[in-house]
Amino acid sequence: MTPIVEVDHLSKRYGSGTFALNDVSLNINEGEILALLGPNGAGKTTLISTICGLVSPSSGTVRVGGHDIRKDWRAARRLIGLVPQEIALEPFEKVIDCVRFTRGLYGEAPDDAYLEEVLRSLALWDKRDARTRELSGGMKRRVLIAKALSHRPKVLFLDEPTAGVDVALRREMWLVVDELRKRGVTIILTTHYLEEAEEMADRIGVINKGQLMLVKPTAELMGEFGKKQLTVDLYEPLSALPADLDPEVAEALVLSADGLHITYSYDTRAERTGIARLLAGLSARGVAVRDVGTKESSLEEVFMSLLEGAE
Ligand SMILES: Nc1ncnc2c1ncn2[C@@H]1O[C@H](COP(=O)(O)OP(=O)(O)OP(=O)(O)O)[C@@H](O)[C@H]1O
Repeated sequence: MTPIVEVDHLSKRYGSGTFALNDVSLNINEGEILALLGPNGAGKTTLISTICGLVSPSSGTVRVGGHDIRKDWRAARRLIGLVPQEIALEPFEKVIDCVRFTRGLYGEAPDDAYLEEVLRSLALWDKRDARTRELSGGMKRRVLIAKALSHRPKVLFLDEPTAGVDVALRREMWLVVDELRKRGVTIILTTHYLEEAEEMADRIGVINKGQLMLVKPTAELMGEFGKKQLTVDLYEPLSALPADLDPEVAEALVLSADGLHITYSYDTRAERTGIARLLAGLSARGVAVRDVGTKESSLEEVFMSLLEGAE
């Protein structure tokens, strides 16, 4: 299958001299949801703006649906919908009118049946006659998505869809993306949050300082980094870990220098985490446990270890 988006050795150097993208290559398949994860200034917006034809590349090529975004920009752009970071809506315009207007801007013939389908899928149909200023923040964001979908694009770009929104709205946005996924829309979104990328994306790309450091299926990435730690505090210090513990568990154990704490790293997704085996094993060997606690490697830590590891 030919990828719907093909990014080949793309670099962007702004006039200011900033290298915002440095030799990025990436293919995105039809129907896929890809999250671009990276800290502030990593180059995420520049990457999607370049694919959308809003920023011209310094070198490299981008093809959307097989169309070069520079040589064949009209055909390429027709396939793209972009939801920008900032909410900019005409406050007195009705929801339905602003979606119709955007469709018209693309030179598409009116198709109210399709727009109804889009508004219904975004739970906005009941609000079609509301003026945009009467909507909540979450609804406004959904209107932006409806506008971006108004010309039936094949690829939708969401630039930080949950920047500055509360937890409830964030979850609402995840549901919206899930709904779009079911309709087969290819989605590329940017985010600062690994949790969000994990929730929504089939694949995660990590971008830092203009470089795409890795792109992996979400499950694979989370399997590598989504670990949790169990800390076992002891009454009496151990000089060494018991030698005959279950080997699978034993290899993930670390004894602290003072011999009073055992740390066990385990995968929360594993069918059997090994916690019961560890505690039973310690008890059977007469090791008295004072307290236990668990700690999830915070998403920020995971993210930092990803960046550090890649560097
Ligand atoms: N129009 C511009 N002119 C000059 N430099 C720019 C321009 N736009 C972005 N940059 C620079 O390019 C780099 C990448 O910025 P970009 O906005 O793509 O990052 P980002 O990953 O989207 O960041 P954020 O998460 O903060 O939105 C930054 O150093 C930024 O200052």
